[in-house]
Amino acid sequence: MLAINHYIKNKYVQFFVGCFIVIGILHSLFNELVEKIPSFSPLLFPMLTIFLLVFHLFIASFMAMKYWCDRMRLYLMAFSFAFAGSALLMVGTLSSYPAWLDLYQFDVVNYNDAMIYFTFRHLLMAVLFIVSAVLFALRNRSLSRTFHVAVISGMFIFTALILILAWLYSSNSPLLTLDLVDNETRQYMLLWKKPTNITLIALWVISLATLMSITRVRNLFWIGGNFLCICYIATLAMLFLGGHAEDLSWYRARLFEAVATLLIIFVLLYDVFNLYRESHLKYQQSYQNSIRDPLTRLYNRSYFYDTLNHALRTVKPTEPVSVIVSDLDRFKRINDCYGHLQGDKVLQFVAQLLMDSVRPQDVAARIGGEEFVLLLTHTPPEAARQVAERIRLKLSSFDKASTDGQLPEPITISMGVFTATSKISAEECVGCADKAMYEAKETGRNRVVVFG
Ligand SMILES: Nc1nc2c(ncn2[C@@H]2O[C@H](COP(=O)(O)OP(=O)(O)OP(=O)(O)O)[C@@H](O)[C@H]2O)c(=O)[nH]1
Repeated sequence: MLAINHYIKNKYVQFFVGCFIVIGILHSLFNELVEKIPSFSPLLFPMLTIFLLVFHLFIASFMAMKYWCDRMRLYLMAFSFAFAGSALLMVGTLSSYPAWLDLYQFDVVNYNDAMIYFTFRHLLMAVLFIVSAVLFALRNRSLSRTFHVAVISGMFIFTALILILAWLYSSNSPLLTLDLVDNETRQYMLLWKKPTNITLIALWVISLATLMSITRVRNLFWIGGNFLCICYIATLAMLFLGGHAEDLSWYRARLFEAVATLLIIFVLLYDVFNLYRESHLKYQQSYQNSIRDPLTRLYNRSYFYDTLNHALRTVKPTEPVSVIVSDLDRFKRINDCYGHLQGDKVLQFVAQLLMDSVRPQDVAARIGGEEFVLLLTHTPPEAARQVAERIRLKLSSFDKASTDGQLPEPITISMGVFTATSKISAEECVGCADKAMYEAKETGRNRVVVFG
């Protein structure tokens, strides 16, 4: 328990030190930039807002899709609403900057409206971040469908309410008013400077504390979420200290938010990469399982016949295809004397020997109980006979001691070789090699017979 607490404490310390360093670097980079470019283009702020808007929409859709996959991780929907709501409120922010649309209205900016949308955006996101942390704590409980629907509906209503309120308070509606910035002097009003700003900072601190205590910065995803909280706290603190609505702090705020958002996007892309890798791996595994024999891991009968059929399509005298059918001699005796498990070990040993004795482009398969087959492309009869002979001799050279008991006694194999040089069916091809193998059995076993 103590060790776990120590580990978590260490993680928290590492996280805060990391954030401090990253924010410090961004801060100095921004200062460098300000020195080089003393006044920013009036288009820059709305452009950065558009970037953020698109990023937030992307995150919102991704989280919703991820939730939709298994409909288990309800906390993803809280993030989805937070980012979707944020993106929509940024549309409001953009409408306060007609400069980016209208070539002749560079100076027309409704700072108060921009501030209203900004305030409601932070309110919405901080609250939904807290909700997501709480839902994350419930992730292992079996929550009913009704609960999911109720929570999602609740979050939808909350998001819609914030959007409507922001719109009503903005200059778009005469119904409600909220004075946060004086549009003439561009000075923050007392309401923003003190209660609103402090409330938002406090909300983000609660959000960060909840997120950290519940998720314990366990992975990159939550590191991204917590880092975003810290960026927002730093942003609001800077705005608290800054004086003018068009102060450089706003550009710094956008930079912080853009970096934190990019981190979350990177986490999501990494997630997709991992998912792709895992599913590819699983596909590979299940594909291999479908073409291989479970006991020996050699190819199975159907894969062998498919490959042979394919190889026989292009067979000609200059490109012959050889098939070697092999059958262990008196294998029944091994099973009877040493048991089936030992018999299986013998089969695995022989399979490995066959696999090691052919080229990578050849196919070694198990097509029956103790019957194996090799498919050798571009191999004339003599070369195939030599391969079979080499395997036969190698197998007969092993005994119990040299195989660490995998062979309980020396074992031999009978092999039949057939080489196709013109069009022939796969069944006929194996039939001919089989006949040669039976001839080897009948003439004393432990030998190689070439068909014909
Ligand atoms: N341990 C084990 N034995 C198997 C497996 N599949 C088939 N067998 C056994 O393999 C033996 C095959 O025996 P037979 O076909 O009669 O031939 P044999 O004893 O090898 O004799 P010859 O082929 O005439 O030399 C049978 O006893 C089967 O039970 C398996 O997956 N594992």
